[in-house]
Amino acid sequence: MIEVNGVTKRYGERVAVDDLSFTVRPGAVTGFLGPNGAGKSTTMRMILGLDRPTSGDVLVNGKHYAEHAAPLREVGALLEAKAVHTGRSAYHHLLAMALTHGIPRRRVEEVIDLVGLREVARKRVGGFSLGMGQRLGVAAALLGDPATLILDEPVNGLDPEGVRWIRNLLRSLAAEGRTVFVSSHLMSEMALTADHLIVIGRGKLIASASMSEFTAMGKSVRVRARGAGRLRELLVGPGVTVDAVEPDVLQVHGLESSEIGQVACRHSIALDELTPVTASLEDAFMDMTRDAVEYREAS
Ligand SMILES: Nc1ncnc2c1ncn2[C@@H]1O[C@H](COP(=O)(O)OP(=O)(O)OP(=O)(O)O)[C@@H](O)[C@H]1O
Repeated sequence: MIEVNGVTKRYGERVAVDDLSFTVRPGAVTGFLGPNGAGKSTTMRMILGLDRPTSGDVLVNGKHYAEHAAPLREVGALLEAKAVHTGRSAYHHLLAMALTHGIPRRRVEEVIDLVGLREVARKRVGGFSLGMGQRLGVAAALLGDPATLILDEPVNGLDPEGVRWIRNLLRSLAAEGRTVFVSSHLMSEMALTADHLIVIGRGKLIASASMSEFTAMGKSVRVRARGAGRLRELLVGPGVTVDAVEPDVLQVHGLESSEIGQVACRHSIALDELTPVTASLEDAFMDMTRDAVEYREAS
């Protein structure tokens, strides 16, 4: 469990994270989404105690990261993919980590098999491809058999086979009851991996919702009617928004097409069109973060 409570992080004048609060629960993959510069990496660094909040508080499994007696056994992390420039083999890299954290040698063997690096385990890490480097990073994150995993953009630069591998791994780790928190700026990837999504923009929380709630958010009904103005007044209510998108055309969020049809019928408003529309998650994400995008192409 990760609890972020009212966290703000300033770098000089720049507010990277702005009064952010959310909870990441065990037994699920939680996607952490936002456009470039939204504050995802900064938030993850604060969870891991690598950066200190200007104000607010971050707890992992009920404590600050640094208060855990054996943090590697509580939280495993894969931060931004960087080539590990080392003359050591993958095996010795992991063994050195294990020995300094009181983790038994056999766990090194286990994680090497788990991430599929057995064949190259004795090769120098310096010669690893990006994909092999990512697998090694995941092996290091899993070394302490942690209850919580934090991964910053784990699929960056991976080929389709690597992407699928990470996806299946994250899902199986969550199914074991672990807390899995993974950042991405790609909604399409998260749609296939995550159960819950936290979306931020310019350091602020935009949404925290289950994948099915997100899918529902993208649903609307397009209605064409000559009495559109009157119909609009009849439809608007709690949880229902109605936008006039063209003369005589409404976009209704929060009602099924059958409900709209019944209202129109009761008030003798003839409908020329009644079409359920499902926006892709990608569209829903773009809509939500439109105002939070730092750099946009001039259109
Ligand atoms: N050490 C730092 N000093 C000054 N500004 C920083 C520092 N680290 C991050 N920032 C700024 O804080 C904001 C948030 O950055 P962060 O890297 O956390 O975003 P992000 O969501 O991870 O972005 P990306 O998807 O591009 O990795 C950015 O505007 C960034 O320029």
